Amino acid sequence: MPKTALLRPTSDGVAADLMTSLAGLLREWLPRQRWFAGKDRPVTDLALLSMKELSPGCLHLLVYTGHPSHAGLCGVPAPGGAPASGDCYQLLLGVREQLPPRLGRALIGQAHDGPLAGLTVYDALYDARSAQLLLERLRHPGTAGPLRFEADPSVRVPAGLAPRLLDAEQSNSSLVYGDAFILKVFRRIQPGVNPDLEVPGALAGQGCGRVPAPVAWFRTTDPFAATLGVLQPFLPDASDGWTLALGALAAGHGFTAEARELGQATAEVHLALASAFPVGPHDENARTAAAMTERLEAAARCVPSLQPFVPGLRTAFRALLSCDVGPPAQRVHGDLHLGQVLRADREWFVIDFEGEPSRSLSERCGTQSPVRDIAGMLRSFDYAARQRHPWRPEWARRCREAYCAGYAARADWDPREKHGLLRAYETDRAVYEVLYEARHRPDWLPVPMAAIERLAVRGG
Ligand SMILES: Nc1ncnc2c1ncn2[C@@H]1O[C@H](COP(=O)(O)OP(=O)(O)O)[C@@H](O)[C@H]1O
Ligand SMILES: O=P(O)(O)O[C@H]1O[C@H](CO)[C@@H](O[C@H]2O[C@H](CO)[C@@H](O)[C@H](O)[C@H]2O)[C@H](O)[C@H]1O
Repeated sequence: MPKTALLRPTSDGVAADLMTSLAGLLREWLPRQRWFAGKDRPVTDLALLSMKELSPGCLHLLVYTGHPSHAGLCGVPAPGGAPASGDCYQLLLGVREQLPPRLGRALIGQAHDGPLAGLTVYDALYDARSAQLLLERLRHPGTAGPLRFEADPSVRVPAGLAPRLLDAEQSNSSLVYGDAFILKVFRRIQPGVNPDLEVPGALAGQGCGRVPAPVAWFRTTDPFAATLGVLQPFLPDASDGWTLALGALAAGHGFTAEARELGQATAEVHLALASAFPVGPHDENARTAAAMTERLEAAARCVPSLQPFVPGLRTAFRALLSCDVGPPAQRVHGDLHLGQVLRADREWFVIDFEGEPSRSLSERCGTQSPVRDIAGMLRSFDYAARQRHPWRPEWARRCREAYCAGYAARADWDPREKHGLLRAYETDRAVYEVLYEARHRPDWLPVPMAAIERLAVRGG
């Protein structure tokens, strides 16, 4: 019997045993993963939340990571009833006697203790065998321990599609199958239905063609109900907006026609979202300003270079108090930027409805002002323009104008007439970006910091 077949979690003892093999390896490996949210704090606590052996040597795990004295980013309860202070991650681990060279990049390490002692542990999403196994499970809906594989019965997914793991800088991990489908495997797991399954499904129900619709998905029931992955059609000839914008900048071209169409596409998605989900009342500006100020102060505690700008930014938020109310709150994308839009056949498509990864699921699934998305995209034109030296403020200004004009042409309001609201939301987004870059890509920090300086000192 292969050694890995002994790993069934028949008791807490087996689970504890498995962590004897894995804890040291994961403590080293997790913080090096782009999708790991707790990079700025040491992992002090690691526990197994659930485990299912999908096939010999291929383990599906949910692990708990705890950090010292911090409230958890998503409030996953610590095992054993300790106060919430950590996160839950989904891992697909492979275990082999020896790792073939083609899987070198997937290496997590060699276990020295516990039931896996002497075996090599690796990220099984790199392994075509495990990736094919996942697709087969999705093609034949059913149950595997706490895992539930489900599918839209009207879509046929052929067998034998060759998998490849996307190399993109991502918050999750994605497998592309035969350039026909893409499976997003969520990494940080929160209780509830992931909006990246819920929203595209609901938009497809509205006949909105701007968003690839889910064709299959999998979820868990243990230790809580949560979505784990979503399969969608893959747009093989698509380029993302970020790549296209940088291409235009490098060639000295404008991007206004594309930006205008992107504004129209955004408005169409907002209209479809407003039909598919309940629309809230207008957000009260005073509450919005208070929430934004709170986020600013929290970010400045983590990123000291923000501190000198706090008084100026507070003023931007206070200005909201004298603004007219904005459009009604509704479900929005929540993290809209040029990397979240794909262009294929001269049309824009919108992907990744998860929202800003560091917000709680309940916040991301609530209603918010659509101005949040518009501000996200306006910031993205600025990010792109800052990739050139000398930077190209005029290029960004023209894109921003065209984007808002396109939005206004489809929606029943014009973002350009909501200057104070836009400025506050752009500032809030730039504060988020400072925190995001400080945690994930410190080299990029000057990009949002330049906007912070402009918004705080020169007033937008
Ligand atoms: N339906 C799709 N068709 C083609 N490419 C896609 C599709 N969905 C995602 N991608 C590619 O995968 C990348 C990551 O997808 P995304 O949903 O943004 O993942 P994450 O949440 O991990 O950042 C995108 O930037 C895009 O290049
Ligand atoms: O796409 P994700 O859901 O992973 O979003 C996160 O990462 C983005 C970077 O990959 C980050 O976006 C920031 O950088 C982009 C350029 O790489 C730029 O286009 C965006 O405007 C800027 O916000 C995003 O904030 C983060 O949530």
